[in-house]
Order: sequence, then structure tokens, then C-alpha cells
Amino acid sequence: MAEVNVNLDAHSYTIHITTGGISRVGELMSKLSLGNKILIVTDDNVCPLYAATLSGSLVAAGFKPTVLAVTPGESSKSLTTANTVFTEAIASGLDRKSAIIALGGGVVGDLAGFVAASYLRGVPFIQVPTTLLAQVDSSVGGKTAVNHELGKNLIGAFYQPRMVAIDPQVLDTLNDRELKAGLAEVVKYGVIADSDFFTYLQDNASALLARDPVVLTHVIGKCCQIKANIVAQDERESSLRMILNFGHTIGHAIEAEGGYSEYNHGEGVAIGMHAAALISQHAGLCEQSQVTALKKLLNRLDLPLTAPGYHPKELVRYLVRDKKVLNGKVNWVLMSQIGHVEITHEITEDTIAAVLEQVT
Ligand SMILES: NC(=O)c1ccc[n+]([C@@H]2O[C@H](COP(=O)([O-])OP(=O)(O)OC[C@H]3O[C@@H](n4cnc5c(N)ncnc54)[C@H](O)[C@@H]3O)[C@@H](O)[C@H]2O)c1
Ligand SMILES: O=C(O)C(=O)C[C@@H](O)[C@H](O)[C@H](O)COP(=O)(O)O
Ligand SMILES: [Zn+2]
Repeated sequence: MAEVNVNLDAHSYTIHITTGGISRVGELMSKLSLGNKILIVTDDNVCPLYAATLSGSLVAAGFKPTVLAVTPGESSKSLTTANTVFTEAIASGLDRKSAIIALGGGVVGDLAGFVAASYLRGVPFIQVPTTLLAQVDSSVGGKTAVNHELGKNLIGAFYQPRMVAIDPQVLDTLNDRELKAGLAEVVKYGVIADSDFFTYLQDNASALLARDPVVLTHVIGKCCQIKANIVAQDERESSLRMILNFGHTIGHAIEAEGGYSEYNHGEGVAIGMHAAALISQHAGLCEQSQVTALKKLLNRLDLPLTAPGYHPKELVRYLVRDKKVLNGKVNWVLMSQIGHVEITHEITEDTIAAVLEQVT
């Protein structure tokens, strides 16, 4: 079993990465001094695949789990669905030591984490991520949220899980589109923090698409380690953590403009990273060769680079609600070269408009 620690003083926790690990969650949780009642939040796709194994492991460890499955998809990241989860928590008699487990992708993780942060002003939260995207990104770092009709993740809290249990084997049932969405966030880590890792991804693109278990497990561990290092230095995104948002300013706008159904999060991030790279080049921050390298890798991983038919003016409307806006100015995460990013608000509206034309 590989372990990655997220060092946050009293809120520190361990990410356990192990094949078949879903059946060991109960055993790992029994070390956390939790109450015996547990609420597993999952979705209707994941529930029939993995809820019984997870529940079985909890029962074997002496816990009393109940399961609530929500509708799959981004529409469940809503206050309405959160209220359904609150109702289930109350009806099941969860107390302050009862844990809520997120079993699913980033949607379930963000939703269940938001509920765990606010139910009884906070109950223990466990992440059991089942998409690649959730295993490399959303289950780590404590960003929880639901969406508002005016924008993505606008209502939420920083709330760290007590433990993350990653079982790479569950990716066997994930479809190719969702696997590739996770690869977009994987590429992000290479761009923001580690050019050697970016080279590894270039060299192993075929193996990743073929779901080579050794390569996938290595990549999951590496991404968790990079994210843990960043979060440990800046838990609440006052500065450094903003780099984890590379590609997200325009990515979120594209997701929202498509009604959260045309492009999934990873696809939005892929287009957004391409746009961020182009902005970097327009602003004279990086050379064209770096943009080309990013485009080639995203292409190789069969991820989109543009959102044809979208209108720049519509996309611009979302930018003002980006969470990195300070004093009315967007803080852009831009690339100086693969492996290094910078944060700046000194980007002209003309540059943004020109790049949005290029990616739509
Ligand atoms: N909190 C964070 O730091 C953070 C980071 C990145 C993304 N996110 C959020 O995560 C969400 C996207 O997460 P996602 O890409 O995991 O999408 P998702 O949760 O919608 O899952 C994608 C699809 O895969 C299905 N699925 C999940 N696991 C499966 C499995 N093992 N086998 C078969 N099907 C499976 C789901 O039912 C769903 O239909 C977005 O809302 C995004 O904003 C949050
Ligand atoms: O953990 C972070 O910090 C991130 O920014 C990770 C992103 O991949 C993730 O999509 C996050 O939910 C975006 O958050 P937001 O603050 O831009 O809503
Ligand atoms: Zn993301």
C-alpha cells in the first residue's frame, strides 16, 4: 500500500492507495475514533458497483452504514440535493462522531463534503474516490462545494477529510470519456509543478489510455503527492494554491455555458489550459514551443482544445465570478514554461478576447 500524508497540523490525514483497497476501508476507519453510524453518499451509477463491498467492509469493522444514492452528474452539486442528504443524515440519527463517506466521483465528493462540513457544524468526512479525476484531485485538499445558477462551486467550504482511500481497481468500470477527463487534471500537475512528470506523461500516454495499472497507480500517487505539498503550504488558497486552478478560469466558464452537460469538468479544464497557455504566450510569458508541447499532449490524450460554437462575449461574463478575482481583477494562472506557472492580474481585455476567439 502506498501512503501520502497531507500535513495540516490538527487536520492532517493520510491518503491510502491500494489495489482492492475498497474492501479495507472499514479496517482503516476503525483507527479514527468514529461513532458507529455512517452515511455513505454515492450516485446511482456507482452504488450498484461498489456500495455493497464498502458497506460489507464497514459492517465487518463494527460500523452501521446506510447508503444514499443521488442522481449522477453535475446537477447533483446543488443546494436541493444537499438538502436531501441533510434530511437523510437527520433521519438516520447521525451524531457528531458519525462519519459521512463520499463513494464516487468529484460530484459526490464535493456534495458530501459540503454536507459533512455543515451538518451539526461539521462531522467526520471520508473520501473513497472512484473516478480518476477524484483520485488525483478532488478527494484531496478539502475544497467542497455546490454550484449556483450564476456559477460553479460558488457555495462551499474548505473542509478536510479525515482519510482518503483510493482503490485504482475501481477505474476498470469507468468509461473512456471519464478516464480522459481525469487525465486533463493529471496533465495540469505536470504543467504547474513538475516538468519531469510532464515528460513521463508524454512517454506513457498510450499506457495511460490503455489503463496500464502500474502506470495509473504511479500517476495517482504522484498527483496526490504534488497536491498534498501545495495544500500543506496554502490550505485556503491565499496564494500558492491558486496554481491548482490552472486552466479553470476559462474551463469553468465553458462548463457553465454548456449547461454542465456538453463538456465535463476535465474537458473544460483541457480547453481552459490551452487557453491559459495561449494567454501566457500572448503576454510574452512563454515561448510557443511550450504551448505546442501542451497542445500535443492534450491531443495525444484525446482531450478537446477548443469549444467550437461558443461565444467569447458569453464566456467573459463568467470570469468576474472566478474565485481568484480580487479587487475586481482576475488573477490568471499562467505558464512560463512546462513545470512553472505564475500568477498575474496584468492581462488586458484585448488579450483575453483574442484568445477566446482562438479557442471557440
Ligand atoms: N474539490 C476539488 O478539489 C475538485 C477538484 C477537481 C474537480 N472537482 C469537481 O469534481 C466534479 C467532477 O468529478 P468527476 O469527473 O469525478 O465527475 P462525476 O463525479 O460526475 O463522475 C463522472 C461519472 O462517472 C461515474 N462513475 C464514477 N465512478 C465510476 C466507476 N468507478 N465506474 C463507473 N462509473 C463511475 C459517475 O456516476 C458519473 O456518471 C466537478 O464538479 C468538479 O468541479 C472538485
Ligand atoms: O484544489 C484546488 O485548489 C483546485 O483548484 C482543484 C481544481 O481542480 C478543482 O476543480 C476545484 O474544485 C476548483 O475550485 P474553484 O475554487 O475554482 O471553484
Ligand atoms: Zn479541477
